[in-house]
Formats: sequence, C-alpha cells, structure tokens
Amino acid sequence: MDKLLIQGGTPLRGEVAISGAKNAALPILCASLLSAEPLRLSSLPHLNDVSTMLGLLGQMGLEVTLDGADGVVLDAKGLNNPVAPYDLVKTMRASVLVLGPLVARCGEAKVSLPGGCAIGARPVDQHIKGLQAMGAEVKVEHGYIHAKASRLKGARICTDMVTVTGTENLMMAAVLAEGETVIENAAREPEVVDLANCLISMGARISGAGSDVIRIQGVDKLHGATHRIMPDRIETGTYLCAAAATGGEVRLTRTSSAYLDAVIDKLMDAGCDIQTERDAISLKAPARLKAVSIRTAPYPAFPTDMQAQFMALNTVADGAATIRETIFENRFMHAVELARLGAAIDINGNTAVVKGVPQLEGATVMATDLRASASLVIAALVAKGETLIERIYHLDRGYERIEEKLSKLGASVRRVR
Ligand SMILES: CC(=O)N[C@H]1[C@@H](OP(=O)(O)OP(=O)(O)OC[C@H]2O[C@@H](n3ccc(=O)[nH]c3=O)[C@H](O)[C@@H]2O)O[C@H](CO)[C@@H](O)[C@@H]1O
Ligand SMILES: C=C(OP(=O)(O)O)C(=O)O
Repeated sequence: MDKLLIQGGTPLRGEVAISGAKNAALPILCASLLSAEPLRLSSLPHLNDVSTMLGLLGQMGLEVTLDGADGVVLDAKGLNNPVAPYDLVKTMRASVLVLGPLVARCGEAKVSLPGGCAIGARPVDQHIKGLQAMGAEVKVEHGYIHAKASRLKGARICTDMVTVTGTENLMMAAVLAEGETVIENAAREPEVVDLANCLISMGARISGAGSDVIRIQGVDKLHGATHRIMPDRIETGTYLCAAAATGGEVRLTRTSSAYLDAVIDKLMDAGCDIQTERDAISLKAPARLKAVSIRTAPYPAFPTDMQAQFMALNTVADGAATIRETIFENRFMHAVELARLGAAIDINGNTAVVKGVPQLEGATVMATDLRASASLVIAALVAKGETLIERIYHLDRGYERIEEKLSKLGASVRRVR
C-alpha cells in the first residue's frame, strides 16, 4: 500500500494548476446514462473515483473513449446492464448516482446500497423517497436497491435534509419523467449547478439550480453534448490552507474564487492576504496565523469537506479555535492523528477545540478518509522532521497528482511503497 513521506518545514511557494472537480465529475459522468448520444467531457480529473465510475459505466455497456489529456467521450447507446454491483459501490459511495439516470432511461435499476463509511452512516433514504414520489416501485433486498418504473412521473419532492447527491440523483431522474418535478430544500452546491448546466446542454429543461427550489420539466429524450467540468473548489481550498499553514505564498490557476467565499473569508480572518483574478487565486500567509473558528453547513456556508484542513491550519495558529461539524456525525477522525504530530485538540460531540501550538513534530500517522488525509498532509508540511502518512489510497480518490503538485510548490514529498 502506498504511503507518503513528507519532510516538513518548507513554506509552499509558486504556482500550480487546479484540476476539475471530483464532486462535479462523478454526477456528470452518470448523466451520460440519460442519452443514447455521446457526451463529451473535458477537464476530467485523473482520480481513482473517476476510474471507478468509468469502470462501472463500462460494465453497464457504455463505450468509454479517453479524449486527449483530460477528456472523455461516453456513449450510452449500448447501455444494456442497469446494475451497480457491491464490489464497485463499496469503494465509492457516489456510485449510487447511477440510480436516478438508470430508472429514467431503462425503466429499472439494481444498485447496491452504499452502506456506512468512516465519516458517518450516510443513508440514501431521501434518494429512494424521491424516486417513489415519482412513481417508481422500490424494494431494498439483499443489500440492493431494486427500482422499476415504466416511465417516471413528475412530482413535488421536499427532502428531509439538504442532500447533495440526493438532489443530483432526483434531478437526473426527473429530466426524462412525464411532467414537472419540483425539488424543494434542494442542495445549492456549485456542483449541482454544474450538473444542471450539463443536463441543460443535453436538452433538459431545468430552472432554479443553485437555489433551494429546482424545477424540471421532463422531456422525451436527451441528446449528445459537450461540457467542461468546473474547477475543484475543495482542492483549491486545500492548497490555500497548505500555503497558509506553511507561511507560504502561492498562485493557484485554472480555478475560481466564485464558490469559495466562506473559505476565503476565514483565511482572511486568519491573517492571509488573498488576491483573486478571473481564473486564479493568490495567497500570501502572515508571519503567524490567527486561530479561526468554523461551523460547517450546506453551501453557501462553510463546507464540511474543508473542515479537516482548517483543523490542521488551526493546530499551529495563534490562539484557540472552535470547530463545529454539523453535516456528518463522525468527521473528526483526523484529530487523534493530528495529536500524534503534537496538536492540542479536545473533542466533545460535534465540537472540537483546537489550541494552537508553536510547532508540530513529524511522526507516523494514518489517513482515515479523504479530507482527513488532506489535513495530515498539511500538518506534515508544517511539522519539524519527517512524517509518514499511511493508507493514502483515500487521498488518491480525490487529489490528482498531489505529490507532483506539492513538489512543484517546493515541498519535500515522496510516495513510498
Ligand atoms: C460525491 C459528493 O458529491 N460527495 C459530497 C456530498 O456527499 P453526499 O451527497 O453523500 O452528502 P449529503 O449531502 O447527501 O449528506 C448530508 C447529510 O444528509 C444525510 N443524508 C443524506 C441523504 C439521505 O438520503 N439521507 C440522509 O440522512 C447524510 O448522512 C449527511 O448527514 O455532499 C457532502 C456534503 O456536502 C460532501 O461532504 C461530499 O463530498
Ligand atoms: C466525502 C467526500 O466524498 P464522497 O462523498 O465521495 O465520500 C469528499 O469529497 O470529501
């Protein structure tokens, strides 16, 4: 199993390009199931989750053709096997995003229940409830969701909580349904908007994406289209945090500050100087960061996917910060690993109090989930001496060529086996 060996203590400096967004790419790949004509995508990140999704779609009968350095063409004309098996779904929860498109296009789907994961139970009851409201017959048997509908019917759906993939699944199901679907309490995440834009370019009739009420007028079929995947706002935020924590100065290109207000505001509160351009963001860290408290909540509030990185940043800041996690019930696993590097963190339920220390020290630590891994990388870049991060397969799910990008910024990072 790959590990990352990091020699800390060097401020990150220089310029690096941000990749396409994992959390936009995954639903958009699933959108290809909705049409018999090809969907051509660019800015597709090279990530394990993306390879898993391409493998899953290929197994369903799609023709997948890589196109240049970061493109792919997906042709679902031969879609013949509307099944997502446990083996693939267990490695990537986002596989459940095939459910809505498969029922809409094939009239049936058999998709493994994703099950719980390190950060929480993460049920998919809202996805199922929404499909049932659209007239699908849904049974959960032997660990699989079996859904059937000769043609889905438009419905008014109000989800019990804001759910990102739930909104995406139901929006994809609704584009081919008969009549109008209204999704209330919809997720407003930029990735939902990117998916809606892709679907619109395929001929879907969607309004309100980016607000909490999305209206979809079903159409009989979608056509082929070309779409560029949006930049990864979480990868962007992660590199900004790494530069801030190490006292560095970086310019991130091929990205946008447009979806990062909550993160940028907190970095400025911590004392960073941030300049934004149309397709780039620059950050200059202060001599010492000030501690910043955060509370995670659905977009446009502070993202849960940036919580761990801000915990890492606070471990070496001046003062104490309170971190409240309100989305997932078990998303503080990085705290004990950060403590191995010398961080002072107290956890009480969904609240962590981080007291900044003058220096972290290198140690061996274990990555427990994707963003926990990112927080350990940030802490290791700051720590004095050598840190070995184990189980970095989590990191490879969501960060493209991370050691290459960090090395370009001057960090001493090496992948070891
Ligand atoms: C591939 C992808 O885009 N993943 C993102 C997506 O995950 P994902 O879409 O899985 O997260 P959700 O927005 O659905 O989860 C929000 C909360 O709702 C709960 N819930 C959700 C659905 C449901 O049917 N029942 C239920 O109880 C979840 O357990 C969680 O507590 O949004 C999360 C919240 O911004 C991010 O951390 C993930 O990176
Ligand atoms: C939790 C995440 O991803 P996923 O929903 O794919 O597990 C994440 O991107 O931080």
